[in-house]
Amino acid sequence: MVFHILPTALEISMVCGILTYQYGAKFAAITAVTMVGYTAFTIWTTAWRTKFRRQANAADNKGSTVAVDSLINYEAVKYFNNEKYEVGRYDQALKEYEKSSIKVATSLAFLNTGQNLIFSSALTAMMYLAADGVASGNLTVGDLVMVNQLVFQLSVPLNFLGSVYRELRQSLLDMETLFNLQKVNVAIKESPNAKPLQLTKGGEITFENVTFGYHADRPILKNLSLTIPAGKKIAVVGPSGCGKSTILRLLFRFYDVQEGRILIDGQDIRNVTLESLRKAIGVVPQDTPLFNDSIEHNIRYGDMSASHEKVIAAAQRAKIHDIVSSFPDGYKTMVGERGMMISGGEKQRLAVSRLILKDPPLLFFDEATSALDTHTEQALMANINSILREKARTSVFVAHRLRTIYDSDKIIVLKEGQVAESGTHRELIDTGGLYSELWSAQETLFDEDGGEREVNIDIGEEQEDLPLK
Ligand SMILES: Nc1ncnc2c1ncn2[C@@H]1O[C@H](COP(=O)(O)OP(=O)(O)OP(=O)(O)O)[C@@H](O)[C@H]1O
Repeated sequence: MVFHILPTALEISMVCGILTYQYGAKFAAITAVTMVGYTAFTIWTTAWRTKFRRQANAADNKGSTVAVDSLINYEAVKYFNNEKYEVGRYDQALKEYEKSSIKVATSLAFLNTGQNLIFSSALTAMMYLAADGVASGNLTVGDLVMVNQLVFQLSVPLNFLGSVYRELRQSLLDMETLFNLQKVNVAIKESPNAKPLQLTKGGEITFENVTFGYHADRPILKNLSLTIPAGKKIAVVGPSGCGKSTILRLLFRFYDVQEGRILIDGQDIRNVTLESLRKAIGVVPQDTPLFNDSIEHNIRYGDMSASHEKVIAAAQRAKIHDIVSSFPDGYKTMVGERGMMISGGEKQRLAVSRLILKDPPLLFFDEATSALDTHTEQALMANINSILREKARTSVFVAHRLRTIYDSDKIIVLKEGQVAESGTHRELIDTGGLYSELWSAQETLFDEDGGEREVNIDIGEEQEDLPLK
């Protein structure tokens, strides 16, 4: 770019110099006025056009967002017969884009017309002066041709500089969103002295007087203190929205606590490297994020270096191998965008397979089996339990269905961002508190729905009777 601009600028100065030196003050004055007028008009009009380009970019982004949003949520659109509404929304966004695009095009035409007008006026004035000079005998016909050529010689580089300036401004504007992204403050920063996490005690997690809220005026966790012992199976239960998943997000350092601290084996998680922290924690989230790729790829995502055999072994432990094998394309089956081509239960089991493949020391299951039928859930839980016992992993289960966690070493009941009670299933039932109420409510429901009261839950090698109140 610089190699083009420099010779162009040189060319303009030379032409102006020749016109001034060769043909006197009047030609010099017209040249100066043309240069100043052309530059000022180009800068002013380009600045004025900026808002139209910005509007067009915003309208284009809105159109894409509306289109992607309604396509991703196509099921909701169909369930509620809202095709017309979505078409209207998209149409509105396109209309706005059309309106601003027309403004961009017309303002560009205005810029080009103005530039041509300035240039043509200069050409006319100079030709008039040259013709006058020829008529009065001061200039020759050769001079007239020379002036004509010199003025044209001025137009090409002027046009070039004008378009370079315009394109530059436009490109910077198009990249504005990108630049704005860079200005966004990243809340989670690794401390300069961060050290890799050392699991010296096997992964004991401690929340010490933790206060946290997504918004300052709405605290979710209030002075929360709890300990998750190493190598134990812990359950966190409580009413919806009380902050169970928030505990995981804080542990994973998606957010930092506002007060208090979180320790893993005595190390404040703000003082350990993010990579080592996130490597140590495995999560099966509430909504399984899947890539629009094959089942095998999605399972392998837990460990990109895993062999095909390891992927199959993980799928077998997550109780999904038989189903996948029955698919016509087996492990090569594409799951579709966000996994829309497989069932909710299959998605959850894929997430569990991933976790088994990652094999982290700390495991977090956030409603990991909520979409499964009771039998598959029991079989999967038995496998998960046997892995936990075999490897003495620290595990945290968030669950609403208490039957899936009643056998935990410790159950923590959260209410309004604080620990309402904690203990084993038996201790909590004996206390007769919130857990006991939740348990009774679910048992009553189960009785009414299924009429079944005693269920054997296979938690590994031995079968345990579900303790009832
Ligand atoms: N990113 C966020 N920004 C703002 N508020 C949020 C965000 N994520 C969650 N919340 C709010 O924080 C509260 C706790 O959310 P959290 O997901 O921890 O609840 P939960 O106990 O896991 O609920 P559930 O059992 O329904 O999954 C909820 O009221 C929720 O609306």
